[in-house]
This record gives sequence, structure tokens and C-alpha cells, in this order.
Amino acid sequence: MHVSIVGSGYVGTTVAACLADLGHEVVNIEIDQEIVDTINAGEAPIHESGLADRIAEHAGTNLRATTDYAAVRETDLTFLCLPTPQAEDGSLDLAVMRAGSESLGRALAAKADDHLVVVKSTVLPGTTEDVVGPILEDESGKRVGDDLELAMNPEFLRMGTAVTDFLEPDKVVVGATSEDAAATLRELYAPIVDREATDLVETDIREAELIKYANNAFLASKVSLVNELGNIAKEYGADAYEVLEAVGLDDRISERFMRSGLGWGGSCFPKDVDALRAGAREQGYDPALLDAVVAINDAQPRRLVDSLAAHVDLEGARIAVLGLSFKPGTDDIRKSRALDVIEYLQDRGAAVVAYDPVAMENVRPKYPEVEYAESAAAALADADGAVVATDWPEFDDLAFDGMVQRVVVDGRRIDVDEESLEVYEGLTW
Ligand SMILES: NC(=O)C1=CN([C@@H]2O[C@H](COP(=O)(O)OP(=O)(O)OC[C@H]3O[C@@H](n4cnc5c(N)ncnc54)[C@H](O)[C@@H]3O)[C@@H](O)[C@H]2O)C=CC1
Ligand SMILES: O=C(O)[C@H]1O[C@H](OP(=O)(O)OP(=O)(O)OC[C@H]2O[C@@H](n3ccc(=O)[nH]c3=O)[C@H](O)[C@@H]2O)[C@H](O)[C@@H](O)[C@@H]1O
Repeated sequence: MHVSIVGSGYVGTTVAACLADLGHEVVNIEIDQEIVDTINAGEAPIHESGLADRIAEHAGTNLRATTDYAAVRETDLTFLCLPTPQAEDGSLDLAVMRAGSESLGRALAAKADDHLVVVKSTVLPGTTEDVVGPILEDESGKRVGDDLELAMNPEFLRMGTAVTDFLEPDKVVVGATSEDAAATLRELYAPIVDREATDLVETDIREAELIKYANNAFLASKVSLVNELGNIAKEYGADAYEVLEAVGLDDRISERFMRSGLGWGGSCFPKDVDALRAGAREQGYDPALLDAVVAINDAQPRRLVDSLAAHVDLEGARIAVLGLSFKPGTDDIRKSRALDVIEYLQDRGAAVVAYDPVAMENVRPKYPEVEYAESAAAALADADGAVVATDWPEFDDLAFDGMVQRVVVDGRRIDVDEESLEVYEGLTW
């Protein structure tokens, strides 16, 4: 099929390269000329395992990028993969979705044939039909249900494993206004949804929109619950990891997303949970549980610093922070818990020396006063204490002998030779 994809960030680029790999003719429409040039040169604009190879293979044949929305007219359907960030008050900011929908609608005005528009961005219920649809109708002169179809197809990929998550998902969710639209997406995704391990969920647009938020809210809540149980376990002197490993053996609960510690960050959980809370309030519902989920998450970095302060006088101390990215395998620092840890340490008078295998250059402009070390060992050298903020595999089995005081508080449960330390404390165990 001929597919256009508006927005070529994490999601749009991954979807484009993977659909090209499945044999479709794909064009990315992107306002950033540098991203367009990168893709057309056969290179990946973001780092994701398996992405560069796919772009190199398909660019110039069945994958290309352009800044010109006119390209949509040569395609059967368009995915909107535009950002849906948070406004100041935490609510969903649809400005980019509106602008992209206007440009798309204007380009579609000159297309004689019918067209299908699929929203892949994470948007609250009602956005596709009440915001995107009317803009497309106004700008294109087409009518939804006549020569324009709408669908909503949320994305569940994770950063770091985007390509395999897209090609081998647990589920593909399709909300559509018509059977024709659903049939088009079934055909597009045939190699994926025909896999035994992938469920195809066909539903209405409103449900598809909410499934994405419910999914992220569930996972964020699970981590916050695990963190609360971990905090309680620690008070009792029990090991939360042993407790939760046993709990996870119940297949109603599952052993995944059971790692307690510093909490969740990244570009999605925080913004999506906040957007859902704001949306719920707008609908007149008070989301008390989701408020608590956020409050628990926000408390963990301070708890980590308080735990360290119980062993080290932080005023004037040199403290190593190991890990800066919001999770291992990425240089993304958006809403990383490590940044809160740095701020709490600085508030208490500590000098921070940080190390991360890939994320330091992203943190440096934000915190120029922090010292950035070349390795974990260099960060630990002469430190009066250390905290672990990201569970990078290379932090397992570190040597701590260069520290002035061998005190480590671990927010992520790395593998540590406890005998080599004066104090080793887990945040939740
Ligand atoms: N990053 C992730 O892991 C996931 C993100 N999502 C959702 O997918 C959506 C997209 O997220 P990302 O890909 O992470 O965003 P992103 O910020 O990485 O990429 C968006 C791209 O759109 C481009 N753009 C902005 N305005 C444009 C316009 N008017 N026309 C054409 N291009 C334009 C930007 O230059 C940028 O390259 C969001 O709703 C997000 O919540 C969903 C699942 C996973
Ligand atoms: O909507 C999105 O953008 C995506 O958000 C998350 O993906 P991602 O943010 O890439 O990362 P995760 O692996 O889910 O981790 C999120 C955060 O939770 C933390 N986490 C995760 C699991 C766990 O057991 N404990 C824990 O603290 C991680 O350290 C990280 O800070 C979801 O897992 C994806 O399904 C979803 O598509």
C-alpha cells in the first residue's frame, strides 16, 4: 500500500521504516529539514536498535522523506505521528496536532480519491473525531464517512526496543469510523496481526484513544504500587524484590514491571498520566488513585537523598550520581528521576559528580555546575557517597575502593558486592 506518515520523530520514523520493511511504499512528511535529509541519505535520525539497517535498506526505493505535504496525495492513507505534549497545567496540548491536521487537510483538498487518516499520536477520547476530523473537513472539503475516513491506532512501542515492539507487539488496536477503514488497516498490518502472539483489537475511535491512556496509566500505577510496597517492605526490614518476585508468579499480576526503586520517568508516562488526570477533572471526575500514583512517584527521589543523608553529611560532600537517563538503553533524560536527585542533593549543599554512558551531553547544558566523569570509577573516586539512579548493566559489579566513604544508596537494584562497602542501602529493600 502507499502510506504517508506525518511527523518523523521516535514513532513516525520507526513506523515508516517498519512499514517499508513489510513491503509498503512509504513517505515521511516532516517539518525538520535535517531529519528529512538524514532519512533520504539512508540514515536514522534517532538511535533505535534495528532502525538504521532498515532505513539504509529502503531509503531511495520504498522509503523517502519530504517537507512537502503534497506527497500525501499519492498515498492511500496518512498516519499522524505528531507530538502531543503537556501544557503548563499538565493538560494535553493539541496545538501541533491542529497545525498538522490543517496542513494535511489543505493538501488533501487537491486529492480526487478518498483518503484514510489514522491518528497514531496519544490523544484523549474525542480528539480524533471532534478536533482532527472537523479540521480535515474544513481544510479539504471532504466529508468524514463519505470521501474521508478516520481511524485511531495507538502505539505501544518502548524507547530502546521500538522496532521489535512495533513488529512483534502483544496487540494492535484499531478504532475506526467504518468497516472499510478497519479493513484497510487489517491489510496494512497483515504480517503483524497474523502472528499468533499478536491480538488484533477492533473497536470504536473513543475506546482506542482511551486504551492507550489506560495502558500507560496501568503500567505507571503498577510501578508506583510496587514502590509503595517496597517502601513498606523496607520499614519491616523485608526484601521487596523477593516479595514481589513471589507476587509476580500469580499470572493475574505477572512478573513484569515489578522493579521498585526511584520511579518512572520518560517522555510518556508522566505526560500521559497528567493528561488523563486533567481530562478526568474536566469531565467532572476526581482521579484520586492517579493523583496518588504521581505523588508516590514524585516522593522517591527525595527518599533516596534522605536515605543517603542518614549516612553522609551532605553539606559540602562530594556525591557521585550513577546514571542520568530515564531508563537504561537510551540517552533520553526527559522527566528522568536522576535530575530530581541531582537537585535535592544540591539543595542540601552537596557537590555532584555524575556519570552516564550516553546521556551526559544532554544533561550538561541544564546543570553546567555538575562535574561529569569519564567513567563510573572516575565518578566514584574521592566521593563521600554515591547513589544509583539508572540501572545500566555496566554498573553491575563495580569496584568502590576509590571512595572516601564507601556509602552507596541504590535506587535501581544493581548487582553489588556488599562486602566491599561500608554502607549499602537499597531505596526499597
Ligand atoms: N516516543 C515514544 O516512545 C512513544 C510516543 N507515543 C506518542 O506518539 C506521538 C509522537 O511521539 P514522538 O514520536 O515521541 O514525538 P517526537 O517529538 O519524537 O516526533 C514528532 C515529530 O513531528 C515533527 N513535527 C512537528 N510538527 C510538525 C508538522 N506540523 N508537520 C510535520 N511534522 C511535524 C517534529 O519535528 C518531530 O520530528 C505522541 O503523541 C506520543 O505520546 C506513543 C508511543 C510511544
Ligand atoms: O507511551 C509511550 O511512549 C510508551 O511508554 C512506555 O515506554 P517507555 O517510556 O519507553 O519506557 P518503559 O520501559 O515503560 O519505562 C518507563 C519508566 O518506568 C520505569 N520502570 C519500569 C519498569 C519497572 O519495573 N520499574 C520502573 O521503575 C523505568 O525506569 C522508566 O523510568 C510504555 O512501556 C510503552 O508501552 C509506551 O508506548
